[in-house]
Amino acid sequence: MSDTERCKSMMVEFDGILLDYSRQIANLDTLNKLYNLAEAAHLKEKINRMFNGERINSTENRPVLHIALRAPRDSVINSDGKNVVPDVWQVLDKIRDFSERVRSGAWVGDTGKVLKDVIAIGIGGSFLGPLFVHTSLQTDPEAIEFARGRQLRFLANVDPIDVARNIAGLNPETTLVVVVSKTFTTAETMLNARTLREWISAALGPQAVAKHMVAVSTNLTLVEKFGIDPNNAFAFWDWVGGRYSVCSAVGVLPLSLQYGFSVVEKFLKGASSIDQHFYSAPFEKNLPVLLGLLSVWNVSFLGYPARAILPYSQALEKFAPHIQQVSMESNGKGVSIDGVPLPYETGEIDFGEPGTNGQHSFYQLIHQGRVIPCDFIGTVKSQQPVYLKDALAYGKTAEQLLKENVPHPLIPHKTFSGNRPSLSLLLPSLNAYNIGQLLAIYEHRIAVEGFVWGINSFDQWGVELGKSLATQVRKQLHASRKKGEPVEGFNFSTTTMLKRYLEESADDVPKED
Ligand SMILES: O=P(O)(O)OC[C@H]1O[C@](O)(CO)[C@@H](O)[C@@H]1O
Repeated sequence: MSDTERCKSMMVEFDGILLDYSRQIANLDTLNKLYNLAEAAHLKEKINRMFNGERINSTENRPVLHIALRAPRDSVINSDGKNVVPDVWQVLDKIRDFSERVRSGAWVGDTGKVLKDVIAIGIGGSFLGPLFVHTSLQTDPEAIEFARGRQLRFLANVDPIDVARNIAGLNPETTLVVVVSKTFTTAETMLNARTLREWISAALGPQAVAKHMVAVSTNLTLVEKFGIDPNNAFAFWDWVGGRYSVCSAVGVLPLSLQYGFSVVEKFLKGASSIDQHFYSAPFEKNLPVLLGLLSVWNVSFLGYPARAILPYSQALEKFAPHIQQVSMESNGKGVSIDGVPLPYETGEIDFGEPGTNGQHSFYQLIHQGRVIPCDFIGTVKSQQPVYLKDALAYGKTAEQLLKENVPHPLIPHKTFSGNRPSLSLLLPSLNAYNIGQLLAIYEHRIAVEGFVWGINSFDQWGVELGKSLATQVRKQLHASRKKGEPVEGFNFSTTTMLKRYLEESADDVPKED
């Protein structure tokens, strides 16, 4: 088969997006084998079970329905016999109404000033997705118009530096704080929420919290306990995983405050378009399925554990950090969905940077060091060339270098072995709709990988363990500082570190842990 024929047979287009996977180390025979693998793994049935609202997140006994967050108002998606779409739209309508009131100045701060700045507090899935979409929209011509005079900032890190950076230059009188936490128990988020509550109260009095703080959570009881009026809370549901929550109020509220609901609705529509495609397109034309199967091929069959995500658009600079969480928290698992240790490794090590910055950073390793399958993401309108894929695929031979009169000792250094897998996704432009498409393509690709590997991509017991260990450490630090209790119950290494930290920070104790 000629290269042209090969390329033609390995390109798929849907809704303006072109996928070229001809630079993978795979041919049509490989693809056929992967379709057989998908069949053996019951991929189609698993996708159907997800869309039918079955409790496929079995270890948490929950359905996985982030697709319902962007479903058209008149669609029906049942979970336990109940259509969840009206609930989704009830919250979306509430967001539309609230964000319009804030943006128009109908809802003002405690001193009567318009709330033009928003700080969204959250971490992990309650932060990375909204940050990615915000960063992508920030330079979109339509979104710029809607955001004029407004600022949206994100506070995630518990390091006080992040608080200092977030409040720098902002006036509490004109700032609205959105506390975003699915559980409303995450230590980092709650500490930052208390800090900003204090920032508002100290400047304007405790009564101002009602006008300057709102929340997004599944746990409305804890929201109220924190002191936020439940009327100013925006709900979502336990069938939305944290890392899949950007299309819920988690992302839609802060983004609507900044850009207006009409722009955010386009983002939801883009994601919904891919949902329909994922559900109904045959595998050989199905973008997320093809991408997922090729990932499984690269990881499990070719043994390449990493993947570089390389958008040729600065606007997508926060895409790789978001996908890192979605992918690695979903598929970094050691046992099958039935709890049996896996005889193979799952998950990819995702990393990335926008090209061309990445080219001047880690591309050397990709060209001549380790083999890292690359996703090149381009946009037609940005006119950024996606030229590197051919350098990776074809390489450069010693013969070519000799013809170019390259001195002998330099030939090994200048030789590129080639045959390094990459693929390209070309988007027509990067507006809100396209950003929604891109998000959903990757979300579903990751689900495909997990379905084929036979794991539960929708739980995260590893990070849950980390959270409970962190709580144990926090309690110990508190008890030692406030009551002088000895450090107990940790291994030698941790005990040594905690003791050293307590000794060295004795003069520098924050009032609240
Ligand atoms: O939204 P919450 O409940 O504050 O949790 C934040 C994040 O913490 C995790 O549970 C673990 O890091 C993520 O899955 C989640 O997105």
